Amino acid sequence: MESPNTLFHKTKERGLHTLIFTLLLMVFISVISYTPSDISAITGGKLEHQYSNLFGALGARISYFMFLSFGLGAYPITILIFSSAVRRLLNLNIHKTNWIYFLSIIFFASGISTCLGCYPDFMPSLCKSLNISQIPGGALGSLLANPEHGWLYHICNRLGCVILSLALISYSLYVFMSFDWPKQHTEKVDADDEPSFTPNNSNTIQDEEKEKNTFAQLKNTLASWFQTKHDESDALQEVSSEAAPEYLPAVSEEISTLEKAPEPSPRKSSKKNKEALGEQELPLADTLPLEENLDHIIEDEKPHEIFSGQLTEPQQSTQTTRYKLPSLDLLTNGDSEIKISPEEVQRKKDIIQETLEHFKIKAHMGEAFPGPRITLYEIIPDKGVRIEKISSISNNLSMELQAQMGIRIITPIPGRRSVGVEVPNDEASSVWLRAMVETKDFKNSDAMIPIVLGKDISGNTSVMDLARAPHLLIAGATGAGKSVFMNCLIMSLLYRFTPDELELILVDPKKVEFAPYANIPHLVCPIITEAEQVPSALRWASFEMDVRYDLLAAVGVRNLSDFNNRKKKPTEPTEDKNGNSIPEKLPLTVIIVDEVADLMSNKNTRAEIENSISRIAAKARAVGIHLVLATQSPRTNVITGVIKANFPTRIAFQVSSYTDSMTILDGKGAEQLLGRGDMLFNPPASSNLLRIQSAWTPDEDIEKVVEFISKQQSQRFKDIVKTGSAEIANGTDGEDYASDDEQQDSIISQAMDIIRRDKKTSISYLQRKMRIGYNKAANIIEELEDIGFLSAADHTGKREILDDIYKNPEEPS
Ligand SMILES: Nc1ncnc2c1ncn2[C@@H]1O[C@H](COP(=O)(O)OP(=O)(O)OP(=O)(O)O)[C@@H](O)[C@H]1O
Repeated sequence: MESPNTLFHKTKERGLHTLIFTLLLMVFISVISYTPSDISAITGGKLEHQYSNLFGALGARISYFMFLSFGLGAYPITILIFSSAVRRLLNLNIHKTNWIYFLSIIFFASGISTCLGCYPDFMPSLCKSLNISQIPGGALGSLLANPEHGWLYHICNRLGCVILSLALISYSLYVFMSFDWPKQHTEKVDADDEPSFTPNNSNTIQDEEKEKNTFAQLKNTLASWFQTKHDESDALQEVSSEAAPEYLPAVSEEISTLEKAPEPSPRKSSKKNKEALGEQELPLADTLPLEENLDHIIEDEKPHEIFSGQLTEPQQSTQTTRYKLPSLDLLTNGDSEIKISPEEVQRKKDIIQETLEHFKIKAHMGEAFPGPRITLYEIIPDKGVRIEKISSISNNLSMELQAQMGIRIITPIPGRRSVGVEVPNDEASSVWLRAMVETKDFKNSDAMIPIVLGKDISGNTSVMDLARAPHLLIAGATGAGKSVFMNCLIMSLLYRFTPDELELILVDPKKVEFAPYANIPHLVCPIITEAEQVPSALRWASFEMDVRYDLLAAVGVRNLSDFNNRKKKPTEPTEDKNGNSIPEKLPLTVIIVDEVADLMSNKNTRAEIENSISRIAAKARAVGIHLVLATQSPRTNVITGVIKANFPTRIAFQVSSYTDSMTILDGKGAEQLLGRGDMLFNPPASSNLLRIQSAWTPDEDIEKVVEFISKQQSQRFKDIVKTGSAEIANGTDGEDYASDDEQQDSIISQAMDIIRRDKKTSISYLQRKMRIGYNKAANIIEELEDIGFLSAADHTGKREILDDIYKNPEEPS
């Protein structure tokens, strides 16, 4: 159901387009029905003239203006403008046109007129019959390129003029024909159907299809027009015995070049692959309208085998065709005004000033920066005053300001010659997620993975780039606001990325925090709630990381963004060194763990989880895998040195003690926070802590967004989670390479079977096929070398299968 506002915008836009179309139709008909005899009536001021133009006096004037300005160029210019108007009208998805579009019309007109202006004797009889003799390029062409007085002609001669004008014509035709409305040059106005901001990759294939159709229509229109024009000119040629107009073939050539443009290759069917890869496709609810189409679409996908038989690669699917990012209308539009009065600010300034005077600290009050819950008051100390004196009276300031918590002294405020005192406001205001997502800071953020944090101390929107973080550690006491923040983090992702662009793994030992997201199609696997399932999920992430590195290496790029933005060269291999086919794009993967302490307290899983986390954290940034860990127990046995070293970006909510603050932030401050979303953010590569009030969105909003998203696409889980308990119980999980001889033998023979069958000898291939850790796979390969089944690695790292010795017993000798 469209909102009245959207309906109004749509109606307005369509009305405007119809008006433009009508005007252009009038120009078109006026030019086509141009009659030279009408000119004398116009120029001679005859009142009683029977106009031959189909639009009478108005049409005669319009066409006169067009021929006067552009000469013979009036025909192609009018046709081009008109056909683009038809195209716009046919394209019911209304987009705003921008200046590039209009600029290209000007370029086209200038190009045609300049080209014709170089040849004042071009088709004299036609020009004469049109009453524009001597100026085939019209006033514009004459001004620019007339051999006697054209200024461009004087600069670069006829050849220069012709080359320049052909360049202008080609460029403008290119813009017209391949104009990619939603992607580059326009902004969608249909806020109800589309999100009100356009994310990088959110242009859907549906749009592309539509554009292609419209493109074809325009192309046909233009082609048939040129054909007609060509016939007309042939006829004229016969009548006037003049040479054929030179510009027409040139433009026709443009058209035929465009016609010959290669069609995108059809996608291969993936049904077989899907079965082979053991994907689980969960049924959609009966009510879903898109189900049938989606099934059809899924068949058209091209899969890539990125992770063993059980796992699939991210979909390059036409599923995106149907996928729409959620609209902002789904979020509550709450009041985010900062509620602090000038009187309150002045009163608090006075209290701070009096306290300073009482302690004989020479300083005066500067500006105040009001935030949603805290206001920063600036104290400017006199020369020679030790600023530590100000921090030493923080308790007195708290007392005088009657603030139980929340006073924090910043000595000095970075970049200013002053000390800051953060004081809670009498009345707190909420920071609604919608208000944040609507801001330019988020909409226009050039961050690769923008995450809404909230409002900072000055009331500005704070957005972080998870890609730069590249991993995030969150800590805070119970009830301090971690879950609310993580909801905003997940919502930021859902508002920005389609399921093809983003994979999510959610770990929720408490079983309730992430439950609302259980149906989103971005999930790689069902929400993980058992600690025992986490090692295998992390192991998958670790494999995925290695596989992605190989894929990146195969195409010679250094990170995920380069990989996804690469221009495919004809020489690009189709497979990486392990035989994995190279996909067009790879998705981002974000792993969010709600309570890491629960995982670390499980002695069976702790070691592997810590190893995997540190491995992923250390290496996964470049391949687009990001970790977000949260804990309500910021103790050193949970946030270990290894984890801390790999998580430079941290967020602290209120904690219960100074020690906890030290553990999470390596500094004090978090124990002074107010709770309920009051946080300190430690940005990557910075020691300045930023105080931010976290954004907030009610559960109903999350439900609405999840419902909207999950109705569009079914979940397609990968088999990454093993219960793992059996494996763990007998001590064979992770890198704990087996001690048991029997088991060892069976693993070795399994590995030999795989190698024999697939003729692949790399560690990562074995790792993927056997779903084991890297070290374990490396150990097996070494053992196979020791027993003479494999040769030693050559200089490229390849090994031979020395199968003579180890013949497969089933194979005939
Ligand atoms: N940004 C915020 N704005 C307004 N209120 C908030 C905000 N963050 C948290 N709150 C309030 O604090 C309550 C507790 O927040 P939340 O559930 O996020 O805490 P938590 O740190 O996850 O606690 P636990 O670790 O026990 O799950 C929320 O129900 C909400 O009322």
